Amino acid sequence: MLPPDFTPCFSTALPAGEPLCFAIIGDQHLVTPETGLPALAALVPLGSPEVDVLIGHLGTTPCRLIAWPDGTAAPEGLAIEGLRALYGRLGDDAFWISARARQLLSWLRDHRHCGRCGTATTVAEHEAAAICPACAHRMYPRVSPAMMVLIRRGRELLLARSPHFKPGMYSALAGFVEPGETLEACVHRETMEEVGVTITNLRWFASQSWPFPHSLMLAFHADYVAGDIVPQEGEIEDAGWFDIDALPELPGPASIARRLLDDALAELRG
Ligand SMILES: NC(=O)C1=CN([C@@H]2O[C@H](COP(=O)(O)OP(=O)(O)OC[C@H]3O[C@@H](n4cnc5c(N)ncnc54)[C@H](O)[C@@H]3O)[C@@H](O)[C@H]2O)C=CC1
Ligand SMILES: [Mg+2]
Ligand SMILES: [Zn+2]
Repeated sequence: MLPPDFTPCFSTALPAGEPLCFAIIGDQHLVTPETGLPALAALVPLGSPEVDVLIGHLGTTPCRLIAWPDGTAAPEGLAIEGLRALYGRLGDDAFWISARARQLLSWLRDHRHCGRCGTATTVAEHEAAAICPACAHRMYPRVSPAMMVLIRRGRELLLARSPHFKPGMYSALAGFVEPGETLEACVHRETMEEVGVTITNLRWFASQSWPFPHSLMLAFHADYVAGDIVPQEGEIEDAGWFDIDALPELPGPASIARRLLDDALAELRG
């Protein structure tokens, strides 16, 4: 998560002084060979950026999102890396601020024109809002709530794999909240849709921002009630009950899925 001493903001007015640079080409992050953040001077060879905005302060140090379009050549001395691959290597603070940078960048790129009238938008000076100069429509960053639920039955956990997971990996169930729906109703609905079982005793665990591209994961524990597992065609490639001592490959430590699983395992193993 974002560090406790990070204060988010959004401004096109750039402060003087050396910032922390969250530099992105296309959707790849620019880092030093030692996997650190690049200095502002190291970005000069890239020329004028597509986006350069203040996205917060870490303590009193300004944090800037600076981006160039896909295909721009990385300057000598810097490497380009996918965000997922940087987890555990960039340091937690820089990783989660990079995730914020990435999410804001996708939003800016996806709101270059007004969704109501098609006019090219401008960006507000002091808040994250794309504004239509013709009809005054304001477009804020999108955050999509998505539930996650880890269902248990005695010593067993219900784990599933979506077709886009890497081979062999299983996780808890997840799904997006529908307009008009409560979070609790979403947990029950998605569970029924994806595996066909009923559950009870939802217990709140924790939330996590997930910037691929703009999910807010809201995670629960739950207990199994009834039904045989029927994987939803197209969405769930395989699902099953796994004894806590015979688990398949699980998601990596960056994900709330893993934290949720570890929490259940700690409890069940006493
Ligand atoms: N941080 C973590 O530990 C984990 C995060 N996730 C994330 O959870 C999210 C939801 O999980 P899924 O099982 O993929 O969702 P899902 O079960 O609702 O189904 C995915 C489908 O929902 C539709 N969809 C895509 N974006 C949407 C949106 N913003 N609102 C409504 N529907 C949308 C698409 O048709 C997509 O194929 C994904 O973004 C995924 O990356 C999933 C597992 C672990
Ligand atoms: Mg799902
Ligand atoms: Zn408009």
